[in-house]
Amino acid sequence: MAEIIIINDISKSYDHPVLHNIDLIIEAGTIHGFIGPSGSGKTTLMRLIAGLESPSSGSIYIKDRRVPDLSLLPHIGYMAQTDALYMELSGYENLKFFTQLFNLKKGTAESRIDYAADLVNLTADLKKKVKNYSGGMKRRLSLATALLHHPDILILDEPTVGIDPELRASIWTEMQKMKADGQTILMTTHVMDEAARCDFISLVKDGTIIASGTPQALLARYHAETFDEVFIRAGQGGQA
Ligand SMILES: Nc1ncnc2c1ncn2[C@@H]1O[C@H](COP(=O)(O)OP(=O)(O)OP(=O)(O)O)[C@@H](O)[C@H]1O
Repeated sequence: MAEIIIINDISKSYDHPVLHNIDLIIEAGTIHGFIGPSGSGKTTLMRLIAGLESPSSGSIYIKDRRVPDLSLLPHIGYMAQTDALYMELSGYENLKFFTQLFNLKKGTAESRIDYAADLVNLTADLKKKVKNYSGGMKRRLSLATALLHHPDILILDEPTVGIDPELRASIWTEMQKMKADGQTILMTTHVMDEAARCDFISLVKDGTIIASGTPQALLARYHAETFDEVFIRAGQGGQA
């Protein structure tokens, strides 16, 4: 497998240190989950990888280009935790706006809007103004905007929060298809159940990656049956 994202010794401080010496390699065509408690630094790491923030030290390379690099933008889809949507516009108009931002041709744009809206089960609500959407609908629309332009890399910050189990299952099915299609997916989650579905997971605690590997390898390494147990044992510095 080819390495698509290389993170070299990244640290980030705001008024206090948030990330410490993160090293990570992400292979193309995989789903990589970042799991950790609130405030552990997952969003900050996603924003650094997406090129929305600069590290205080260290470097990130995507497709052999150092982040941030404008030429990477068409290759990255980012779904923020806080929805970045136009409330006065309809769902359709929001999606249309993003297709224009990504310079999609008219025919392609319409078929991608159909695809993305269907995937997140919003087809029937596209004419409504986003200000009248529920929280879960806004999350779903945000997810749709991130994947409209078929990016090589999808960075999803808590994509399944506020989404019901049935739709969550269909989003996972679609993410598996995207992966089979060669797309690389990075996602943060608090939900330990989702960890098992990722190809690789990184456990984030206090701004460091305390353990990383396939779900099976981590369960075996920490003699654990659940990812909660893995997290607790890894956090205590426990080893097999
Ligand atoms: N722009 C910022 N300015 C100052 N501090 C920040 C900023 N962004 C994040 N932080 C701080 O960095 C730390 C990590 O926050 P971050 O949002 O990355 O955590 P998280 O793991 O994504 O949490 P959650 O799961 O709740 O989203 C927190 O202490 C937060 O207050």
